[in-house]
Amino acid sequence: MDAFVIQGGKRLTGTVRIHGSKNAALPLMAAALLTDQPLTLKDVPDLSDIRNMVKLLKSLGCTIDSTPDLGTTSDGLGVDIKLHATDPSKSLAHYDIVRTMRAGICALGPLLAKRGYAKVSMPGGCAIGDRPVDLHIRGLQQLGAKIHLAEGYIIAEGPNGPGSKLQGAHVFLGGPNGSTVLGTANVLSAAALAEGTTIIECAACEPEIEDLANLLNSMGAKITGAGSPVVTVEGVDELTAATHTIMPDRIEAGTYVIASAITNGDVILENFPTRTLTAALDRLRVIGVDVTPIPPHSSSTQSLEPITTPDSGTPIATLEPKTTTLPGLRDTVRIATSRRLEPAHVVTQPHPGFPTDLQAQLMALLTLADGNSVITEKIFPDRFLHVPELLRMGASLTRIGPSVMVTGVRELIGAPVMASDLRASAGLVLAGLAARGTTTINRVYHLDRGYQRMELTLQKLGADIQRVKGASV
Ligand SMILES: CC(=O)N[C@H]1[C@@H](OP(=O)(O)OP(=O)(O)OC[C@H]2O[C@@H](n3ccc(=O)[nH]c3=O)[C@H](O)[C@@H]2O)O[C@H](CO)[C@@H](O)[C@@H]1O
Ligand SMILES: C=C(OP(=O)(O)O)C(=O)O
Repeated sequence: MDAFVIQGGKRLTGTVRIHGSKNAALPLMAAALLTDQPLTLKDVPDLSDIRNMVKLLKSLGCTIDSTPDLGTTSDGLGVDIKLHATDPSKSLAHYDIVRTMRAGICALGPLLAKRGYAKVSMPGGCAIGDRPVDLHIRGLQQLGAKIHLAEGYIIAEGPNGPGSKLQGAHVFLGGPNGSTVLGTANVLSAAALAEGTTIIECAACEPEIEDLANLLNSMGAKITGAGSPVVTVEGVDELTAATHTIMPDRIEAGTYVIASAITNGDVILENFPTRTLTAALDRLRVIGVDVTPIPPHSSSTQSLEPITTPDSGTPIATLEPKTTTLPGLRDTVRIATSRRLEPAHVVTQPHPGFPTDLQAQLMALLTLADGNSVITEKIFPDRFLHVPELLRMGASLTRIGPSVMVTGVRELIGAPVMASDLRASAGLVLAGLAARGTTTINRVYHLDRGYQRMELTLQKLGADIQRVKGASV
């Protein structure tokens, strides 16, 4: 297993392009099962989860070509993948593949809708607390599917036996913690080929759902309202070929904003999905981190001098020139950070609230704020495996149920730590970038699930970070 070794204390500067989104790409790839025509996805990130989804789709009868080959990219650009479901006889999504990632369950809706039968292993994914699939199952049952569980598999067939068509219906996807993102993806994909109209209430509003609906519509589906809690789907008889560019990864984008902020850096991010990050950018602004759009006509490498206070010459947060460019999905932005980080109260919530997938990274930043912060996790109340590791680095954290009180410290100190899940690992990398001395992060395979060659990106920005191959250090 690889490890990262970081010598902290380097200020990050330079430009990085945000990759295509992992959490959008995975369900969009599974949509290839909905048609017997080819689907081309552009700017897919080159990640281990994507390689596992390729394996899964091949085992389900798809031929897959990628340019360049998956596993051969460095950082910056993704791959274009052509997926073609040519053998509809295979409907078993095996435990060996699905256990490696949560999004393996995205095969369920498309297989059931197109082939009328699916046997899909209960999924794996990050160990971030309970992750039931009851809402996926109830949602598909409301479309008439007959579903039972056996030996760790979800076995589903159409209302009138294997091969029969799902029926449009009123589907409610609300659970104890709000809606479900991948459950919405499953029901939406299945409803696209159902007979009649489906109305999904309490649908997840995450931007990745909008990206999926956009793809399905370009394949011939009739979906309106995606991105809101009520989505209407008029079923169609078939879906056809399409080409689609994956939206930028809002979580990777937020992580690199915090990487710049925690090192008091000066970083420009391209392909930045501003409008998907409103809540995160709001909290960051409170903390003292401004994300300023660079107008399209200016060069991304131009020098924007910070305004200085007249008396001391000390840089303050605001940068000139101000722009009126409307924030969009593929902006270029510059990160400016005050020297003093303010504390903040943060509650993770379904979109458009603050994303749980940025909670660990924000906690790393708040360990260095000037005062007490409180972070409350409302999606996965046990998603705090980074807390004991940050404590090893000198952070001051007190967990009380689903909340953590973060008392800012003057500095973090490098230490050997253990990555336990994807975003916890990202939080530890950020802490290591700011810490005094050496931080060794073991088990970075978690990071490779969600960040394309993170160490190369950070090296390019001036970080001292090395991947040590083969064994934990
Ligand atoms: C591959 C992918 O896109 N993963 C994301 C997706 O995961 P995923 O789609 O698995 O997460 P969900 O949106 O389903 O989970 C949200 C909440 O609903 C609960 N729940 C979920 C399903 C269900 O059947 N029953 C139920 O009670 C979960 O325990 C959790 O408390 O959304 C999460 C929440 O934004 C993110 O952290 C993950 O990064
Ligand atoms: C939790 C995540 O992924 P998954 O749902 O695949 O475990 C994540 O992307 O932060």
